[in-house]
Amino acid sequence: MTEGLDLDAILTEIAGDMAREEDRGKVADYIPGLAGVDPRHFGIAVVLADGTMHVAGDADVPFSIQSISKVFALTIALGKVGDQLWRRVGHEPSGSAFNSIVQLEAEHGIPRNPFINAGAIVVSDVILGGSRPTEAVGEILRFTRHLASDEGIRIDEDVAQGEKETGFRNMALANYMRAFGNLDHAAEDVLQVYFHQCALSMTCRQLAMAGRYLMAGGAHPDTGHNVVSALRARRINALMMMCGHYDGSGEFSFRVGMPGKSGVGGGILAVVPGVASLAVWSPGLNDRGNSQLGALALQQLAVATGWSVLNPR
Ligand SMILES: NC(=O)CC[C@H](N)C(=O)O
Repeated sequence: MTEGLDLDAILTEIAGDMAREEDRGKVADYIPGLAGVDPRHFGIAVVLADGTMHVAGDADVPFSIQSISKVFALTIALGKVGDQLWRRVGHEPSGSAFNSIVQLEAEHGIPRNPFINAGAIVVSDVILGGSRPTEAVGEILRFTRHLASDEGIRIDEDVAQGEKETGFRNMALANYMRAFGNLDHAAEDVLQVYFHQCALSMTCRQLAMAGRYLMAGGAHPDTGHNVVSALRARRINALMMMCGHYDGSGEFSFRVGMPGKSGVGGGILAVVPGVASLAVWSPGLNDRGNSQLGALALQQLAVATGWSVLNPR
């Protein structure tokens, strides 16, 4: 899948094309720490199964990974409670916005999947598991550093604080689920964990590195040990494919054909199992809260490389 490809040339061309795009979407402004990010940024990083890294554009500029952290948090929670998790959160696409509350009443406080906010808040509750919020945040940070083999990854406290001050909807989701008995801890404590995981600040290079276990059947390429089983990695990829872009998941699949997870910071993590782990960043979002140029760049990459889980190998 990679022989004969000049990936550096492909990525440079994509970065050049994206720099010329005028319709860049709109930077998320409902989180104070994100509103001021320059929409002209564009970065892309691709790490291959053999460990080689290819980058273009602002691949070394840190950005707020926001909901991409839901992939890593889900991985931790599955490690803690295994398939019991699926009693508290579903694995179906929602077809609604990432922060929607509408399904929760009809579905008795059980969120559709772990990648919408309600589902991720349940996942945070599982990770909290009786410890203090700061301990749970530390666990998520250490885990993410371990995945990327990079101790330089940080949490942006200003972004976390800004979300706390403006996160009324997330507070509503948490309290609503608590009323259904689907939250074990106080909403404030669970959201402290959730807001801090969303405030993880990473570069495209670090994010692509962190996604390697999903490319490698659950194994950590640097240690050879399994982060998760091959079956669990496949299921996380399935969830990314079906639910990773909220009500834009069908569109992303249609255009790109890779499991992918977006965040309102403008990042996307995408995986081609056995082939590559990819990260792209462009802060402007489309009307569903997904990176506008991020998806376009991945679409261009999928055409240039033939990479898609939906193509014959
Ligand atoms: N889609 C996202 O990235 C949303 C995450 C953001 N922290 C929120 O809760 O609203």
